[in-house]
Amino acid sequence: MKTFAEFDLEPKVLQAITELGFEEATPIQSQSIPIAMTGRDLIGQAQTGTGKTAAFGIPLISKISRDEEKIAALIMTPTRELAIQVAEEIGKLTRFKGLRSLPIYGGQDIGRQIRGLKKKPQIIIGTPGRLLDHINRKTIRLDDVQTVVLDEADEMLDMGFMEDIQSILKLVPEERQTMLFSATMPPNIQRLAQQFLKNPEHVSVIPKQVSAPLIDQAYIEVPERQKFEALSRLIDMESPELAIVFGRTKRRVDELSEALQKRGYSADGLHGDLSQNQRDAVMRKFRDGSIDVLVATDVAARGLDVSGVTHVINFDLPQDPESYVHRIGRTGRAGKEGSAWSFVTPREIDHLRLIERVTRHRITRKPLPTLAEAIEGKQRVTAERLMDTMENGELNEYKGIAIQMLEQYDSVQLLSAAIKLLTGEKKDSEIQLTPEEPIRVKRRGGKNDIRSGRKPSGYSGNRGGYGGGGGYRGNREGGNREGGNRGGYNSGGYKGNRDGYGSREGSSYRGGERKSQRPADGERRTAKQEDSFDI
Ligand SMILES: Nc1ncnc2c1ncn2[C@@H]1O[C@H](COP(=O)(O)OP(=O)(O)OP(=O)(O)O)[C@@H](O)[C@H]1O
Ligand SMILES: [Mg+2]
Repeated sequence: MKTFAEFDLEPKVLQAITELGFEEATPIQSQSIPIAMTGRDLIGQAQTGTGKTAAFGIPLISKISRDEEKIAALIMTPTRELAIQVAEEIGKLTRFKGLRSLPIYGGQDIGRQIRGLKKKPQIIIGTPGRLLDHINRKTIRLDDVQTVVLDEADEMLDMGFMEDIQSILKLVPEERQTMLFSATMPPNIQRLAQQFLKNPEHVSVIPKQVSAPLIDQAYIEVPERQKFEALSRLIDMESPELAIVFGRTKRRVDELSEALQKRGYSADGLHGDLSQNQRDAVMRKFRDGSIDVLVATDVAARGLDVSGVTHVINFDLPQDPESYVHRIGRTGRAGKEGSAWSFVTPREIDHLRLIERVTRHRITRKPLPTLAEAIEGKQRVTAERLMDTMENGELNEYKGIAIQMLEQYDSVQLLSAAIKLLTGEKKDSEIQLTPEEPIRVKRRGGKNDIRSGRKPSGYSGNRGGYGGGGGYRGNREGGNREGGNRGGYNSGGYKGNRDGYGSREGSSYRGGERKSQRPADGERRTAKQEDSFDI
């Protein structure tokens, strides 16, 4: 492990790193920072929660002078929440150096952004759609940009931002440094890298398994209609500090967060149809702990870093294995432990096996929590609250009545009654969720084909795939996007049609449609997608 002092950083940057509490550099930081400081292009891959933001942030800010009045660095992220979060981290890193950075994302008042731009920020962190709006309005000029970072580049491509990214990159001077970072590196990224990076150095810190080792992974087999009961029992049993529950669709998220609230949990929902103000408010509440369950679509799957997230629950399995890795990576961050639970309907077991194969990690089967376990969990939390109050509370005012009652009643009876009262009766309101169709693996070819995919052409070695051993070498884009198989792990084995998974929409994703509609920034694109898998 290296300390940051070994990187030849200027004192003001070092001071900011110390202030953030970073003592040692994480492996991706140790490897990337020295290379990035030389100005070379870089492709960085490391597990979720291992400090990729600072891995590109530190070299990026080191290159910029405080007196610079033009935009010198551009960071692109797939979602608005991520733009805000990365901007905050960059803000902390530049605290003492005094650089100016600004997040630019859809949904926020453009006038406000224009006012921010007038202050001549040197670093812009934005989502592609809104960035392009500013470029077209000439409120952002990229003529002096020296560093470009694509964070979660694969997700940006999946969201259909390829053309926007291309348009933006064409406006940045060729003489620049380009860095691309992600936890997963599906092959479509290689195409983008070939097009826009110059002789990039690959830095990958990927152990045998793709997901972070500090995450305990389990699944519960449960029929669709029992999922909600399973969720409330699981939350009771585990009593998470903070939990993120992922649902497949926006409707699902709305229904789930409402149902959880009805049952007395402090939960709220996050998805792409909410106004930006609503999204910001929900994230704020989750970050400060005034809600402890965040129900979200995949809009929250990538990059989000909220400390104290102890549990990720996949109420619905994600469409693809990469998404699984990113979702569960919202816990087990920065050296902390976390648990990930997935609900799997009997018809989705094959899909779970696919996730296991691709991530090279066995997911342990656990039984549905029993009512007794749920009750026990709630009682444990109540007991902990009682002890906390005992240790920290000003209790003198209560002692008189306590002594009186103890003289009259048995102490065990009395305390039991207090615990019962504090635990609270569960409000057993009838909950009806609209059922979701199971996700199914569509197979073509032999059953082991996932391991025998062909190498993406023009790319040597298996660096871009998962892990080092060539297990997953699917061509995610399927090489056949126009034909409609957008998400095919096109290595012969698994040809999932991401948009449709068969019955829902068929293979309806066509290039033409995509071109005709520019998306709302930070959202998924086509009208068809809006109906179902839009996040
Ligand atoms: N060297 C370090 N020491 C301690 N904590 C660190 C260090 N570097 C980063 N962190 C903290 O670790 C957390 C995760 O970092 P970050 O969000 O950059 O991870 P990531 O690798 O980008 O994850 P993801 O793949 O989910 O985007 C952050 O809270 C960050 O402040
Ligand atoms: Mg990140």
